[in-house]
Amino acid sequence: MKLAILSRNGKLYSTRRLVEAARQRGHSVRVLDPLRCYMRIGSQGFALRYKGQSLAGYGAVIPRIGASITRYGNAVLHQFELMGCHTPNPSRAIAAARDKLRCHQLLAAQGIDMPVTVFGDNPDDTDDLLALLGEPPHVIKLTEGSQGRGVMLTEKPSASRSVVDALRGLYATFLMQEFIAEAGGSDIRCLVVGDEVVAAMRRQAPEGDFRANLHRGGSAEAVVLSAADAAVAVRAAKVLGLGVAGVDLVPSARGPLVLEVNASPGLEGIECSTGVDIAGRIIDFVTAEAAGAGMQSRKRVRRARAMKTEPCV
Ligand SMILES: Nc1ncnc2c1ncn2[C@@H]1O[C@H](COP(=O)(O)OP(=O)(O)OP(=O)(O)O)[C@@H](O)[C@H]1O
Ligand SMILES: [Mg+2]
Ligand SMILES: [Mg+2]
Repeated sequence: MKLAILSRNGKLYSTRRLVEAARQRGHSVRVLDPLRCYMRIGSQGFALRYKGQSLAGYGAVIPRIGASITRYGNAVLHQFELMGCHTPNPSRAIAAARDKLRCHQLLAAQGIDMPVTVFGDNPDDTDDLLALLGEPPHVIKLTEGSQGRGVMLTEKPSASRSVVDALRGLYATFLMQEFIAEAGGSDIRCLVVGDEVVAAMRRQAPEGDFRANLHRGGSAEAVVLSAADAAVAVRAAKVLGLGVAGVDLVPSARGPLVLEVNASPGLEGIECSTGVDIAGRIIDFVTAEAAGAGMQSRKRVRRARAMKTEPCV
């Protein structure tokens, strides 16, 4: 199958591993920088081009779109989708996952448990908002942060208030959460591919921090998930519509809580700590889904033809 990986840098570990796994399995694969993809859109048809050439004939596209280019990268991915190309993570799902607020709303609506979360815009409402949240410590997060950046812990109401004031002054969008102290600075990253958690690692924050992210100096070890934890992770990915996702769980007194669902989870830390060929699992999943899309894919081709575009399949 002819595969495309949307990634800004072919040298990144996750991109390299996906290319390697695809080639090992006999697929042809090309890394496309989403910022070099450009489009002509019109009601009579589409054109999607890359460095002067038409992009066509791809059986599936695997998005690895960084947080800094979510909007443009998603527009490119959407174009592939409109042209009938299969993707495990559709642009709509990526947009929902990138926005922690929207992600929490969607998960909560399906009864998936998470830390109590509040958000509000007007400074006049801050006291009531903090009352809704309950006693500190509080975790305050930028809605579009990643790698633990923009995740803060406040121990007193006055600290929460001043962080909120500062963020409002910067026109940042954020949310506030109850701090799950029982987690003890650890979380569990579950790598979901389709209906399965293919690998999981427990991450532990370094001394003096509460954030377990490896980018913040956390350490990781492979962990065997309980069936209940695995089911929560798979459900969370499904609620968002992601075929491939990194779901962060924190253990709590009331059971596993979903912290967030990542649409482009890094593979390096989790492949190295678990030894699982996650890239291979992703390629197998994506190509099987793309090939097995059968009727659906034929329908997409017909629709694409009706719109005078070059179908990707
Ligand atoms: N409510 C909370 N209670 C306790 N710890 C938390 C809470 N929220 C976040 N943390 C800790 O902070 C870390 C970073 O938070 P979160 O996963 O929401 O941010 P992120 O920047 O999107 O991270 P990622 O790199 O995984 O995308 C978590 O892995 C967890 O260790
Ligand atoms: Mg995240
Ligand atoms: Mg996280």
